[in-house]
Parts: sequence; structure tokens; C-alpha cells
Amino acid sequence: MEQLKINEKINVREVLKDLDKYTPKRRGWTWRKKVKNLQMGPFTYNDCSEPLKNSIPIPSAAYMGNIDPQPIYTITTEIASGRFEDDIRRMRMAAWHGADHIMVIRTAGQSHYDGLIEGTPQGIGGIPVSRKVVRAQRKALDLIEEEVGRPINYHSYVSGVAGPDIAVMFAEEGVNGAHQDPQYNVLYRNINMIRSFVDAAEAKSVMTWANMAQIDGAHNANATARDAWKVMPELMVQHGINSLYSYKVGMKKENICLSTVPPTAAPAPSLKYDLPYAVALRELFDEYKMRAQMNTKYITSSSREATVTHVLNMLLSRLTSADIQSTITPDEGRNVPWHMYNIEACDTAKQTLTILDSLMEMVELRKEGFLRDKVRELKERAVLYLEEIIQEGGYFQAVEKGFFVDSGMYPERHGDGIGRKIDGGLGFGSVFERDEDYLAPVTAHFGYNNVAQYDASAVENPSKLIDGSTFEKPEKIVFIDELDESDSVYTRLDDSEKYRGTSLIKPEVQWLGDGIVQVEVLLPTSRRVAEYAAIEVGKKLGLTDVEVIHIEEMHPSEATRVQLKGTVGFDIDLNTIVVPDEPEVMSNEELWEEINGKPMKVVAATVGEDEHSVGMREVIDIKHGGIEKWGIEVEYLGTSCPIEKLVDAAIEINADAILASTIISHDDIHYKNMKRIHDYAVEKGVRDRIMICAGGTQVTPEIAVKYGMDAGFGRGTKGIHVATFLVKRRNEILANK
Ligand SMILES: Cc1ncc(COP(=O)(O)O)c(/C=N\CC[C@H](N)C(=O)O)c1O
Repeated sequence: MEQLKINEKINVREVLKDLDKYTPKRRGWTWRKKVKNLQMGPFTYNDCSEPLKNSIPIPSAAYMGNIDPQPIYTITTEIASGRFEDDIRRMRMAAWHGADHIMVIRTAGQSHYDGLIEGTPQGIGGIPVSRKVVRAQRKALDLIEEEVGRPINYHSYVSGVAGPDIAVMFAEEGVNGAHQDPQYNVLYRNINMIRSFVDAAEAKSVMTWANMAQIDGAHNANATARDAWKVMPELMVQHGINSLYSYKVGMKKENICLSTVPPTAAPAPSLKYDLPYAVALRELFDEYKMRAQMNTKYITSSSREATVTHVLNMLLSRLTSADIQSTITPDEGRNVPWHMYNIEACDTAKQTLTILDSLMEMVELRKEGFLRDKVRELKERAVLYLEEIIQEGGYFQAVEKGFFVDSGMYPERHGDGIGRKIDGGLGFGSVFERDEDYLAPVTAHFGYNNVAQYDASAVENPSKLIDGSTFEKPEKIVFIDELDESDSVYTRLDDSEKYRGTSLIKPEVQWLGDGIVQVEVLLPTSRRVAEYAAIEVGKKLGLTDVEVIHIEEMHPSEATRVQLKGTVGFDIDLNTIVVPDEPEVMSNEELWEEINGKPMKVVAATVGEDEHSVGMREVIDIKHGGIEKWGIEVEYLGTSCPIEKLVDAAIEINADAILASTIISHDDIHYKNMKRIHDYAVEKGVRDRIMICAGGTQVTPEIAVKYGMDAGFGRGTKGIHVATFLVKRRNEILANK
């Protein structure tokens, strides 16, 4: 499949073609490459990695030459709408916004499938992670990483009763990272603990062969505990159990990532809890990688609140360390995350980590006092907890006794932990001791394997007995296409075909053509009433399936803020839309020649009671690419300039044009001022020989003209746009004389 074209959408049908012949370009995890003293624009960065070939910077980059610095941390976004074909589109968006770790949430309950899922059925809250889905998404990511110019790590979960099967499939398919932690099976999926640990050894052995990065499941205790900060001691023990088990299976420490979440959020005094914990963890596990996940427990339907929490989570990462910064979408508390919120999460991570560049060159953590006392206390609690587990006979016994996720902070116990039976849970009784003559002629197999009985020279390479396993001979992989002719990507593509490659588009939040929009209203009534009044607003707007997704009191009786979602019943036909051409601009040479040939004078000011000056200065000053650059003579009258003074000055110096900056738009004062300038110039009898332009962030050009301007300039206007207009309009006036 040829490279992606920036101005063309990814063609999912193309991606699906010849999937049975696709083999992964590489295996294993790719870390970002640090660039020491990275120069971007006028700035030097110390904690950044190589810039991208193509990307979308945060909006304020517009003030700084559109630079888009990439922090050194890998940035994760979790994508799983249930339709992998739409997730591919979102992956492309996220990659352009700086994500290089795409984590795919699995369909509800996939941990309980005792085997692989095949084909491309639609998922619930995630996608059924099947070989075909993995292959299609990895193939799409090959194209997307080419487009942005940075390797992208593809990641999902090796958990559940089919863990080893999934690990093998991931290894065959070039998956780059996965969650693998037997404790997750035991505590959160009630899978038998013997089965879980035996499977984990196999799965980890395979992941090691594939050089995959592993993320553990400790973050689940944060999310599950009554009070997340109470499980800090046990979390360190959980990390230790999975990390050491992985290491003993043969996994390299640099591929073992501890999944650590700041345990609290406001209104708790968070850093008093989160910082000591983060320091203690990193001191105990300094040989391993840190996968910092943002807090998902104390997240509500307020995307603003989630974003603030996540920004401070990244301050914590910078104050301590992180190798992977996993983002949580700010709408996680109210939806199956939508496209735009995955992108917001990526931008929040990139923006915050960039702001905090070089932080630890300027601050250091105190070596005595509260922080150190708490760090020590947490370590002591963790060691005591581990000692008691050993006293009780080990991990399995401790789980049986409900040691884990107890709501008391160890050694305080409330007896309400998650208890699991050694002889219980899914898969109990399914583990058998291998016979004397047990043989599995495969690669990366864990444990006893009597290869020598057939060929002593093959002991280190059992698959030699069958001339290579699927790891050595990918052509031996059996690729199963679809199992269900109705529930597959093809039926879904057919259903939404009319929005592919036609002139029809529809608003969407997660799936092409889903028609869902979000509306924000503020209603001058109480919360309870506003909830129902907002739904009426949605219905009167013609929306169906109207639901309130966030509601917030401004005051018990004065007002309530409501965000709702609903579905539109219409398509937009792009053939019926008039899209004005981009304002063309003249070249430097053309402008210099024009102004040299016919000098031009303008009078400029910010009008009315308005002190904003930055915009106008950018349009005027040479160093910002302003109109003086081409020799236009400017008389700048400053800010809060009366209309009459502006026009009188233009008359006095016989100016060719007036430039009025109108930033404040309250009660449409900007348009009212435009009309006053026009009317006063008419009254003075000079309107036909002086061009009048108005500009400002809230100015809509078409409306400015309606209020008597020759031209209006909105957000993002540059000097060259204004200079081009003035020269062209003056030539028109001269031609008509
Ligand atoms: C160790 C482990 N295995 C499997 C799963 C999920 O597996 P199911 O298919 O059973 O849902 C999880 C869940 N957490 C991952 C999402 C979180 N937001 C994260 O980024 O880590 C897990 O932690």
C-alpha cells in the first residue's frame, strides 16, 4: 500500500486488502530519541525528543513560528470505540497530535474468552482484539508512522484465560507492548490464581522473545480501592510481585514498566500524598521503567476538572520520572471517549510536558522534612506488608485471606479486601503437571520441555524439530478472515459508505456518520430543572436521543451549566457549501515593487475604549512581518483612539487607508465602531478616497464589510494579508478613476 497522502483520508478498504499476506515491519518497543539542547525557534529544550515530520502543534504555537516540540516521554492514547476501522482514523489524528503509543481497549469481558477471537465483529466499550484487527491496525500504523516520521508503538492486553494464546498472536503480529500481570486476572477477573501465574510465565516468555514492553496492572487497585491513597503500600508490593516474576521468567528490566497512578486528586491536598508515593516507588524500583498513568478514579463528567487533574499528574511525572506518559481522555468520566477528547488528552500531555521542560534543572526535592518522612513511612509499610504475606505462606494464601485492595491502609485492616480461593475462579483445575515425555516444538516456551528425547541438538531451539514455528516461519500462521458474515467491518463499511468518498458529511464523535453533536447551554434556573429544560433545548434544536452528559451548578437558583449530546438527522452536502478561496497573498517582491512605485501612507489605531495593541503591532511592525516590511508608511495613534481623531489624522496626512483594530466585541461594539468610522468618513467627504479596514480576533470579514469597511480581518491575520489587500484595492480604485 502506497504512502498516505495528507489531503486524503486513510482508505480502510485498502488497509484490509491482502491482510493475509501482511507481516510486521519490526518487533519490539521503540523509545523516543532524546535530542540534547534541542533548538526550536528561539528556544532550547533539554527534555525533548526528535521533532516530527508532520504534526499539528498546540494552537499557541502560532505565536512562535508554529514549532511543535516533542517531549522525551512516550505519550499514550487509549482508543477503543468498538469499531476498529474508526479507531484507525483516530489513531492518525492522535499521531499528528503527538501520540506514539496507541493502546487498544478490548471489548468487555475479553479476559474471559478462553481462546482467540477472529474476524472483525463490533465491540462493546472496546474492540474484540483479534488477529485480523491487530494486523489491520498495525498495517495502518505503519503508514501513519511514515506520515508523522516517528515509530508508533501498538499495544493491547495479554490478560485473561487466553493470555498465552494472545501473547503468541501478538508476538506473531508485531504488537509492540502489552499489559501482562497475573494479579489482574486474580483480583479483577476472578481467574484462578494457579492458572494465572502459570499462564503468565508462558505469556511473559513469549513477550520477552518479541521484545515487547510490559505494563503491569497495579493501577487497577487505585481505581478499585475505596480510597485510592490507602493502597499505596500494597501497590509497591504488587509492582514487586509482577516485576520480579517477569524478570525471573527472563524479561529485561528495561521492558518492565510499572503502571503507576497518582492516587489522589483535588479536593485532597494531592501532592502531599502523590509526591511521596511517586518518590518511594521510584527509589524502590529504580531499575525498571515508569509508565505514568493519569488518575482515572477521581474523574467526573467535567472535562475541565479532569484536564486540570491530568496537568498536575504530569507535574508529578516531571518532578520524579516517567518513561511513558499515558493520557486519559478528559471525557472518560462520561462517555466511551470521543475522537476530540483523545486529541485533547494528547495535546494536554504535550503542552504540559513542554512547559515543564528543564524543571529539575531549577528545582529539587527536599532531602529532609515531610517528604522524606513520608517516603520512608510508605516504604516501611510496604516491607511490613510483604513480610506478612510471607508469614501467611505466600501470595496465594494472602489473596485467599483478602490481603489485597482492603480499604484500610496497611497495617490498618478493614477485612474488606478482594479475596479469591486458590481452588476457585475461572480456569480452576485446568493446570496439569507436564509428563516426563512432554514436548512442545515451539519457540519461547516456558518450563519443562523434553526436546532431548528427540534431538539433543534442538534443546535450545525446539522448533527445529518442525523446521521452525510460526515465529521463525510466519507463513505457518493460519490467518482466519471473518467468522460472521453479518457482524464484520464490511457490513459496517457498507452502512457508512455514503460518507466515504462522497460530498456528504455528518458530525461525528466516534464513528463515521454517527451524527452525534455536543451542545453547551447555560440555563438561568436550578440544577434539577435545568437538566430537563436542557433536554427541551436539544429537542427544539431538532436533536434526537438527547442526553445530558455534564451538569454543573453556577448557583443554586441563578444558573446551571449543562452539556448535552444528541443526534442530528441531516447530512451536509459539501457541494452546496460555498467555501471562499483562501485569501491569496502577493509575494514580497511584488509588494516591494508596488510600494516603491507608488508610496502608501496609512493611519492605524485601536479604536473605542480598547487598550489591546498586540494584534495591531503584529500587523504593522517589520519584525512581526508587518506592513512596514514592504515600505508602507504608518502613522500609529495607539490605543483607545476616538473615531474622529483617527479619521481626522487620515485626512491631515492625506492617508491612503485607515486601519482600525477592534478587539472588544461585547454587545457587537466592534461592528458599531466600524459603522461609526465609515459614517464619519462619509460626513467628512473622504470615504471614497480612503480605504478603511478593521481587524480583530472576533471580526468576521463578511460582517465587517456589511458595516461599511472595505475589508475585515479576523483571527490569524498577518501583515501580508493586509498589505496585499491595500495594494490590490488601491489599484482597483485607480483603475476605476
Ligand atoms: C493488566 C491489565 N490487563 C488487562 C486489562 C484490560 O483487560 P480486559 O480485556 O479484561 O478489560 C487491564 C485494564 N486496564 C487497562 C486500562 C487502563 N486505563 C490502562 O491504561 O492501563 C489491565 O490493567
